[in-house]
Amino acid sequence: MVQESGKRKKPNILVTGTPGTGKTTTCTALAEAIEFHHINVGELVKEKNLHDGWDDELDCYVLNEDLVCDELEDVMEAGGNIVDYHGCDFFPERWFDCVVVLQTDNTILYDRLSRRGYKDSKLSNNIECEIFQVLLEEAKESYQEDKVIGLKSDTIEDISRNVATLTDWVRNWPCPSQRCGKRGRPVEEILNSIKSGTAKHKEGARRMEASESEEGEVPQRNATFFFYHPCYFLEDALKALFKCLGFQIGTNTRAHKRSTMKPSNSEENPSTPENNASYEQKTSQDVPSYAEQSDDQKCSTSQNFVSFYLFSHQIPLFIITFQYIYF
Ligand SMILES: Nc1ncnc2c1ncn2[C@@H]1O[C@H](COP(=O)(O)OP(=O)(O)OP(=O)(O)O)[C@@H](O)[C@H]1O
Repeated sequence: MVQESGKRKKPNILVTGTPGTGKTTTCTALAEAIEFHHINVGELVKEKNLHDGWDDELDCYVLNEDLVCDELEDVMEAGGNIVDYHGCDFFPERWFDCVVVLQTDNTILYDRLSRRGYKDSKLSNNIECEIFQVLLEEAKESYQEDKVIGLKSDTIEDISRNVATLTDWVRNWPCPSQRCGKRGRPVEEILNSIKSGTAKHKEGARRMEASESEEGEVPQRNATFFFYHPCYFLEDALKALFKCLGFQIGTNTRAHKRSTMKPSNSEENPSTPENNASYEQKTSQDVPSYAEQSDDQKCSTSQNFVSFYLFSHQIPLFIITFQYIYF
């Protein structure tokens, strides 16, 4: 991680990742450990109406990126903030000294999101987003790579380790006159207080409680298949075959994302997993058909390598991977 001391006396940290990877829980503990300001962008958007209304299809607010950036500009300049959001490409790069991407095992994430009662399309969009590491890639594209760090967030121990790592980083951040993060409470103590509901930051406690009280209520998992292939024609053939067999089919957004220009308009921006569905719908119309592609496009493994997944309610979870590479 790069340690950058500009005018700010304290660094700013961005914690991003697919919904459910533990951003809020981690940020709550970290904010308490180093006495930084935790900014949950999702909550801020609701509180201050920094959105363009509710999207029924995506089941979320349509965030207004300009309003969010205007709202945060002064606070970010001061430093000492931990920003928590499931997207990262619309914030000014200069705001952050460290960008953390939390990552969770797909099965664990599936269970966490199912407990939240996410509807099928929202659930599959988010799982897909995690499988294809959309947020990690977005972070690497949007920030200097050595500022970006991916951290595993499967267990409470992972949170504890991540908070300790980040606390150490903040304390060693070279600020002009003093050490940056004040020495707060030990991480384990903070996590215990989050679990027991006595934490200063109630949001983390609420989420942890919700997760534990609903244990055992995980619905039957869908069957999920992933096919890795280099060409669109193979994708189409496999889709047709599995559609005949009664599977619901989703398409990998990352392949589409790479094959089209990234929209600058916030409404069309796919940076949030919730936006992926509409983005996918729009971009799938823009992607050239197989016949319209150049030879390079037809068999470009980087463009089409990961292609689609299937969901079905009838069978337990399977992940089947076919890897097919042209040399
Ligand atoms: N590493 C972890 N170990 C165990 N449970 C976790 C972990 N991370 C998160 N959880 C639990 O998973 C649920 C989701 O966590 P949390 O709300 O922090 O995720 P999030 O990434 O902030 O989600 P969102 O983006 O939707 O706000 C919570 O109930 C939380 O207690």
